[in-house]
Amino acid sequence: MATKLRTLGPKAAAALDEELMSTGAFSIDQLMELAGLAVSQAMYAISPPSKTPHILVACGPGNNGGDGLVAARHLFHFGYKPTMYYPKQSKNELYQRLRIQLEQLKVPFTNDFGDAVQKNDYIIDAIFGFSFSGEVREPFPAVIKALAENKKPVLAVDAPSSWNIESGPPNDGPGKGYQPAALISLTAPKPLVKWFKGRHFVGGRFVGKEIAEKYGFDVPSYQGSDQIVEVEGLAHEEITNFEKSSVSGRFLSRYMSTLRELKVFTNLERSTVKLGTRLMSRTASSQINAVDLAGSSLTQQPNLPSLLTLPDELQLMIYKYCCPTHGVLSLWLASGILESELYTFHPESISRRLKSDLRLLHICRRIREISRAEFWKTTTVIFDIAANGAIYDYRAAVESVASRLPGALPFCKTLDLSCGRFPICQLPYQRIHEEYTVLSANGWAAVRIRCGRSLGEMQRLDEVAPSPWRPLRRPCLRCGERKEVMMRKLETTMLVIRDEGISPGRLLEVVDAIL
Ligand SMILES: NC(=O)C1=CN([C@@H]2O[C@H](COP(=O)(O)OP(=O)(O)OC[C@H]3O[C@@H](n4cnc5c(N)ncnc54)[C@H](O)[C@@H]3O)[C@@H](O)[C@H]2O)[C@@H](O)CC1
Ligand SMILES: [K+]
Repeated sequence: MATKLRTLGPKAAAALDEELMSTGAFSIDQLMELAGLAVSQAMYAISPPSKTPHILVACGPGNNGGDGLVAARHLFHFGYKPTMYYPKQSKNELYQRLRIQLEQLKVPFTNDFGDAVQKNDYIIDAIFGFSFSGEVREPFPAVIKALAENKKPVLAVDAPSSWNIESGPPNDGPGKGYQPAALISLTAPKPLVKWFKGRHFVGGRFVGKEIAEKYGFDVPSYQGSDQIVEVEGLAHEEITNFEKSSVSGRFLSRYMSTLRELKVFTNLERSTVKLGTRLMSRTASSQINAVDLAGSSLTQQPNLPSLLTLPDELQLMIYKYCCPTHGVLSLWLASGILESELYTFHPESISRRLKSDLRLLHICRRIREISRAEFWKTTTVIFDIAANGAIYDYRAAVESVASRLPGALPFCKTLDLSCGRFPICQLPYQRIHEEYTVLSANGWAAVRIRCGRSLGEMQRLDEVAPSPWRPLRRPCLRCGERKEVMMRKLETTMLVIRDEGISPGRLLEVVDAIL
């Protein structure tokens, strides 16, 4: 679904619930059953039990928690093994019955949230919904903090718990930085979805158009017998449109003539970021934590790299473009080539085990259109550029690292390095192909050097140990003074799926087929 759905504020949402239960003649049990069923269907759509059997369902004291209790029962019958965390149990008879239903199915309840996070594959956040307000009170701060900081993917019910329903993610407190992989909005999205970056579903296939009109929200078009529909994230048709429009001559001439490239670019960038986020939420259980999508032109001109990592990894959330000029941008639009890489990237973790999924590799190879899917060894040179605001030409440092790497492809003579949207140093690329990709983030710059041969399956690096930080003294391009910049090196294994001509839509299909 490409259209943006209207949202429903907390007061309107509460009033709607009231109306459904009075004029609408629904009982709370019914509404909760429908909500919980929708949550369980969203979970299934994201990751079936064959992939992520163990689901931790965290339930809060209110109806949001009730949705979690219902969802767990459905998940059990779908073949998952749910575990419940329900620290503040309500005396209300409805919740008691929902709990007894789970106990009769021998669904375990735990008090140790941290331990349960470790033991489960996916977490459902049914702690607070649209009635949450103010600061998070006990016993939930530690739980919210664990949700924000843990490495397991989370599906949030109606709202990421601790987010303000109107104004989104908190600036501080335990929920700071909390960005779940997926969200299911019940009945209608709440205003906070504006800040949400993951896969987004809506559930609530029981409200008529009339009531939706009265409350000013949209009923999305549900398919088949589904209780849920995926919205806003890049749905397939949207990607296909994006792909079509980015290659069509008519599109090009239209935008060329009106010089609206920058706006178009922003849209493409947003789409790419959404695609990346979605890819990550689908690959979460295979421990691939980064996606790098790069469009390059037919003539190997500078491209549009976009690297995303899961928010728990250094908060590296990057979308960078190194082609701010009209000409280069148009070239990219004309080409429609997309390189895509899924890989593991753990810059800060020492000796962390990486399990790049071999199965992923094998399946990729079986898919005819993918001509190359292989492991590559990469070395990333990371600069801490936040420290003194200096602007450097990093080439020499990167070249010296590259010259000592066995099998590194001939290092090209020029590189582009930028921090976020701000160019640090910009030099023309000679070739974009193979040798390196430049990545950047707030306060960090990373130059990735890919080695010249792909690794055999058994040679993949399972341990990642970044070198210690080392100071470099380099003249600042801005003031000419020699200033210190910290540098370190990191070797990783990268799973590269690459094919000239693979479109974002096709890529998603491939990922679907794999997972
Ligand atoms: N329209 C729908 O589709 C339906 C939605 N339902 C669910 O009901 C939710 C709303 O339920 P409720 O109104 O019961 O409220 P919530 O479940 O959103 O949360 C309220 C509970 O959290 C506590 N709380 C609020 N702020 C807190 C804070 N800062 N620290 C600690 N505790 C806090 C409150 O004391 C209360 O117990 C929705 O978000 C949705 O998940 C369904 O169950 C019913 C139908
Ligand atoms: K929630």
